[in-house]
Amino acid sequence: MIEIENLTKRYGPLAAVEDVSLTVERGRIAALVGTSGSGKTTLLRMINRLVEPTSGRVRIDGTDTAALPPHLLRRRIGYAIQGHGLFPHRSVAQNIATVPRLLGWDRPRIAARVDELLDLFQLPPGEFRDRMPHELSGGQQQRVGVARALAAKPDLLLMDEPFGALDPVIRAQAQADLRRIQRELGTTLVIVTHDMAEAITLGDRIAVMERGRLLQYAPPREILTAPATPFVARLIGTDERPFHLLSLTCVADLAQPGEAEGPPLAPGASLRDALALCLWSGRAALPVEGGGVVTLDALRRAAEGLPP
Ligand SMILES: Nc1ncnc2c1ncn2[C@@H]1O[C@H](COP(=O)(O)OP(=O)(O)OP(=O)(O)O)[C@@H](O)[C@H]1O
Repeated sequence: MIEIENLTKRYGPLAAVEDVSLTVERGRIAALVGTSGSGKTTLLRMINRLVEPTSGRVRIDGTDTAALPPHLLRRRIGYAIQGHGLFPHRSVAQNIATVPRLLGWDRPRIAARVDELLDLFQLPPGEFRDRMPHELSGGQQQRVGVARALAAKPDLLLMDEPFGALDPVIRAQAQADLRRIQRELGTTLVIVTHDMAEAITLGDRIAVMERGRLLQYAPPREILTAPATPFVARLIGTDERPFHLLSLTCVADLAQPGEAEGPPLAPGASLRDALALCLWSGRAALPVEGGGVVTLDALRRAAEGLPP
């Protein structure tokens, strides 16, 4: 668990982050959003002390981070940034092994961990382990960057726009991979993103920042249906709101008894996918795998934020 209390960072007269308090429960994901320069990266970097706070406190699992030497703190916390930050003259395996080596793991344990992570990220170890970063595509580099951040099984992972450079298809895959891995390992994750859809898909809670201040910190549904300020509402983009709301729920949760024509939808498909299919196929109801249907009427209610 991360507890951030009254955290402030000043650069001369400018408060890059001002009096921010928030808690991220163990195993949860907090997504930091806000316009450029609102203080997201500064807030993130104060958690692992890449930036030293001017005042305030960060506690991780009850321990005040100010009491730990920064380099030891950082070995316990995974950190992945946009553009991956891989060491260009070290192989994929050496990159991933960076923190386990610093922690003094023995060779067989490191080798096993590297292969395990490559498998997890769908990069066959035999093919990728010995490649150099420049021999990878941008998306593969980014996956290695995230694998490296996870190598020592940190309880806490900080990510700054980790998927910023990916195309939409690979990005969606990377987000799904991250969510799966995060659930499997029970990692607590704080992620900075410019992409509201990404924040909504990944975040258990979203923190909205503006000019160093935290405007709202709430679950995605609440941010969408009850934005705390006009700025929060603008940032979500009111046009997109119904689609974001639909993306939060899966088909299984809206299915009702009945029958309909056509190939069935997977129960885990989002309501957004279901709406797209209804509109594209001109149908008013779609069958769901395992029984039941989703109707256009029910989708419309869900898009307005109403209960089924
Ligand atoms: N080392 C520094 N010295 C002076 N000012 C800084 C420093 N680092 C950040 N700032 C300022 O602090 C403010 C917040 O910066 P920060 O990088 O945290 O914003 P951000 O929300 O992450 O922005 P972006 O989305 O563009 O990455 C900005 O006005 C920035 O210019």
